[in-house]
Amino acid sequence: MQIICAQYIISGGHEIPLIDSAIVVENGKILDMGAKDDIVSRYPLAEIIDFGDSIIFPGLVNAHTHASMTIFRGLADDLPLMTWLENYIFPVERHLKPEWVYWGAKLAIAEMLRSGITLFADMYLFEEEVIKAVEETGIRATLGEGLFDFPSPNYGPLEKGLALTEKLLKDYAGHPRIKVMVCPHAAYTCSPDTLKAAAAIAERYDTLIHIHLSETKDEVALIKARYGQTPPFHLDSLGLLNERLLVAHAVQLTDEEIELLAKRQVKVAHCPESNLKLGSGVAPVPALLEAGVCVGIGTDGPASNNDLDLIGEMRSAALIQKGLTFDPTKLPAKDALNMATSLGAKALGWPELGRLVKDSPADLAVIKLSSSHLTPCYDPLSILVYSARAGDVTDVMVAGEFIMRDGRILTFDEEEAKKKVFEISQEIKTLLAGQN
Ligand SMILES: CSC[C@H]1O[C@@H](n2cnc3c(O)ncnc32)[C@H](O)[C@@H]1O
Ligand SMILES: [Zn+2]
Repeated sequence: MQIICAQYIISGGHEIPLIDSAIVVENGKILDMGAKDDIVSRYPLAEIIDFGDSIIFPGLVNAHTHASMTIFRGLADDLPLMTWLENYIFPVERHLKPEWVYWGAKLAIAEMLRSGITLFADMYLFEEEVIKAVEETGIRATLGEGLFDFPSPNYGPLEKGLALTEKLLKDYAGHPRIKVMVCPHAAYTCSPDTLKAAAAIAERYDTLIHIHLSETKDEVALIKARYGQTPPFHLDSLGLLNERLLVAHAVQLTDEEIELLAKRQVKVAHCPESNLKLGSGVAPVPALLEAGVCVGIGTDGPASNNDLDLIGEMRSAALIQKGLTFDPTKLPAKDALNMATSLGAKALGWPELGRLVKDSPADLAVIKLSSSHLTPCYDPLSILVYSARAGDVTDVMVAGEFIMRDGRILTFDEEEAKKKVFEISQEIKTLLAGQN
């Protein structure tokens, strides 16, 4: 049993941050919490870990990424989505190897832990390698093998991708830190039959479907030209729009489509920095939240962002809405943090996560307030969303186990992951040079 305390605790379950409070952790869960003095006297045998001048907050949730794309970080920048994907990313992904995906995921997990992320949603190829990395590192994930109509370097033809998805769903059913979802890439890379087959699997296994949706104006125009409907209505006509669906981006939406997503209880992963960098636009997040849609925050892949810093992503999410609307009250810090914690957790199928309250799993992170840019602290929530950076996170706990302690990752060798990804980047450079 451990008592964990700090000057401030942002629990997510209380209106205001708690001062001089403590959390009791036992068997991976929060057994109790309250005023520090009271807790210490009631649990005299517990080990006390006092973070002092720090903020404890719920582990952050990255609601959409392609973690292993760390290996392609900076490979192609300043391009629109379709050019980026079709001319640069899809061609190099044809050469993808399992070990690239494994080491890319390990490096990504190191980076995510360093910004306080304890749960992430992942869609990629060779996803069993991401699973291996998740198992070894102690983080949580909701993930699945990416599906599209063209052959994959992993499974080949689509039918094998669907079979692999079913295998993963069976193999990881009941896993304490991994949930598997069905991941058709997008309506422009998956035919109506593929989307229907994906939905049938998700229904059969009672799990989520994750897809890119209405990311750009070009996507909307393409789907309209092909199917006579915009992407949300196209998916609705195929029976995909329901509470199982987690859509990434949702940038180019009409008011009618926002109402439709709300009515069907679709979840959204908002990826502000990737949308800005690819020039896709700004998602109508305040309108989605007002309509009652569950919206989490995602980084998207590290090749389109180009980092996995969810603290920075919360700040970007809050700032762009203010700039866009000339209204500084839009998307306040509290809403950005809710999106990056409890709403994200719900969207990824873990409604018990994202808040530090009695009986919830002990998934938390800590930032130390000693740095100049975090001084003074009038409001810990303001510090976390508007002033902090990924590097300020000192400690991370998942399911009651410390994965990062005092700035050091405990469960794996971060230096080895960096070295391996550097070697992979040399291989990729040689490969690209040979194509020119
Ligand atoms: C089928 S595995 C995932 C697939 O998605 C590609 N991808 C990465 N970022 C984006 C994005 O912003 N929109 C659409 N697709 C994206 C990734 O390269 C993989 O091929
Ligand atoms: Zn994506």
